Amino acid sequence: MSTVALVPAAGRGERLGFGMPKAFVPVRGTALLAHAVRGLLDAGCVRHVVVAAPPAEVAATRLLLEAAGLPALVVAGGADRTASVGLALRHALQVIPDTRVVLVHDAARAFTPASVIQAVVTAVEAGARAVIPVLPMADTVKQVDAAGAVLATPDRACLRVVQTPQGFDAATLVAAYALADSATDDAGLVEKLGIAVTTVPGHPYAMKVTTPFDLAIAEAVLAAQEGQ
Ligand SMILES: Nc1ccn([C@@H]2O[C@H](COP(=O)(O)OP(=O)(O)OP(=O)(O)O)[C@@H](O)[C@H]2O)c(=O)n1
Ligand SMILES: C[C@](O)(CO)[C@H](O)COP(=O)(O)O
Repeated sequence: MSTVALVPAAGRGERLGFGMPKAFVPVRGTALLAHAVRGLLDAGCVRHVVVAAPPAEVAATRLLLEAAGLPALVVAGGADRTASVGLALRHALQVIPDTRVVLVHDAARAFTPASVIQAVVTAVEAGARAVIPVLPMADTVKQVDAAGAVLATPDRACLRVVQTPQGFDAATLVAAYALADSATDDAGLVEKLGIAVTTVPGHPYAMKVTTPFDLAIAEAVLAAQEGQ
């Protein structure tokens, strides 16, 4: 039985503004995607990686991963994150039929510690159908209307910031994607099936690189991980 990680990496990175897909943007000389795939493989609990690449960059993505010595399958991604994950999932099930646990991990969360990846896999192997890493909210959060007027202040003790990798038993993720619906994370689709989603502690280093500010933080995170 295999644990397979799907890596949606087909985004354009518009908010980062590098003029290239975000997955190719270097951090200390290595593309974000390569950092993300290496992190998954080095965690020791992921057997196969399937990357959803920008459709025009499939060959370039294969070359990038080969040059970095990272074994991964590469498929063309879709118009949004959900479509990219769906395409990678379909390919994984075709070529790795004994897939038992599926992780879905943003290329943009390239510095997620191995301990988080391992905790997610362990929880799914222990019987959870859907597992997500989360952090508590540091800020107060307001619900607002379209004009920005405050409607409510949710109790932040009940709120969590959600990271990846999110882990699923394969049948659960397949059922969620059969809904042909959309959500901002994969667990959101599982929730629509009424299936319980459980949480494990996330980590600040699993931050998503979205903006130039995040990229500066990522450089510091990698320097810390490399001990320099
Ligand atoms: N069509 C898409 C859009 C996003 N993603 C991936 O989903 C993850 C989270 O998306 P996000 O951080 O929003 O990336 P982008 O879509 O590239 O960002 P932007 O909205 O700034 O263009 C990223 O690893 C991104 O490559 C994807 O695989 N396919
Ligand atoms: C999946 C995710 O990273 C969890 O926080 C997030 O929802 C992705 O959102 P984005 O709009 O694709 O950046």
